Amino acid sequence: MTWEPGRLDDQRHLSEADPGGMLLAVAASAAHVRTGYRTAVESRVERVADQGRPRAIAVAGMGGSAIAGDILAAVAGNGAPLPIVTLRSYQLPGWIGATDLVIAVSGSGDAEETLSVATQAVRRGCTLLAVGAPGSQLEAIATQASAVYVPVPLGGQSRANIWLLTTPLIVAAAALRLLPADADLFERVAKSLEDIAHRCRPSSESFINPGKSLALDVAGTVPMIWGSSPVAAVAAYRLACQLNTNAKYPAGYGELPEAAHNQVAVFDGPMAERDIFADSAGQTIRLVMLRDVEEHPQVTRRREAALRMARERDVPVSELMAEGTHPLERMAMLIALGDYASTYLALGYGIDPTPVSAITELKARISQ
Ligand SMILES: O=P(O)(O)OC[C@H]1O[C@@H](O)[C@@H](O)[C@@H](O)[C@@H]1O
Repeated sequence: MTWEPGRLDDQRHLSEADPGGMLLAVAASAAHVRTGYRTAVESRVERVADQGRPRAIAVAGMGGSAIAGDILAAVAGNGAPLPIVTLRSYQLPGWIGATDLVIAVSGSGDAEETLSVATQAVRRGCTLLAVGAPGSQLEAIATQASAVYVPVPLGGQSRANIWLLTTPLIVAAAALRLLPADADLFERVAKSLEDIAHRCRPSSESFINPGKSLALDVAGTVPMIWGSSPVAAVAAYRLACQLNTNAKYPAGYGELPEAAHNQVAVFDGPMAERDIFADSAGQTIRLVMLRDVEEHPQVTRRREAALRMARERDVPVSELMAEGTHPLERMAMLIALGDYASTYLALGYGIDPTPVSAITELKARISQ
């Protein structure tokens, strides 16, 4: 697998190397927000508020489905009057009971960890909301329990349908009055996703295409992706996961202020050392900073100081700034840029972004 930057502006290569249509799936994000909103309203998601507000919300899911829980928590924000946690495991924690809302999210509707947690939630008498493919095992569990089910029409893998899976959770949170979110907001988010899809379209060349530019920055480095707010940190984690799954590429992720207490030390380590005698620059880390308008003032100072320190040490830096008034708009924008960058990185290496054969192999090994 060799990195060939010219591939990013070769239209034939971009379509031939992407038979699963990952670029098309990313471009469909705006449509996914609109469909996700419509499906949530048609499924009468607001019924989760019938019993009043729960004591806590736990979102169960794995991989490209679980990130919906992280997005919900970050968008609801620090002022949320109840805890919102994401569960990525087989077991429902002991503290969750009948006064809590469990939201099970599974694109396929068949992830065994998520089914296990949903079943335990029903047994414990929790309110259950489930989101996933129509006709799935998850739908059967929800229907049996008379729980609200949102059947989202997924094309392809969960990670390529993030907004179909996430939008119903935001609609539910708005019904619980945890955040302001109405049809206008979802339309604004969809419009901003359309704008990014236009700027990052395959025919837009690398020097003006922010998705291709970030792929060019990351290629050949191990990116350390930091977010400077809870919203930006979720986008940073998503980018790391998308680099893993789309480009089969390693990535580290961190959130300020925490990253300033550990990962910053890497600036002085062997992976950051410039060796002028080596064939390549001899430097393999890159700091990718995802910025948000809503930063704690001390985090702003830490971010600025960390960026200065990186530059003083010749550690390459990429910065992306979120735009938008509502945190959902800023989240969507950062995620879309990262989705494009990870897909273009795959295509620049000549890797098909869609299949994840190592994940499939691991699942097959444990099913024997
Ligand atoms: O998203 P569901 O279908 O619940 O599956 C959970 C996760 O399983 C993993 O092995 C991957 O395939 C992820 O992309 C997926 O999101």
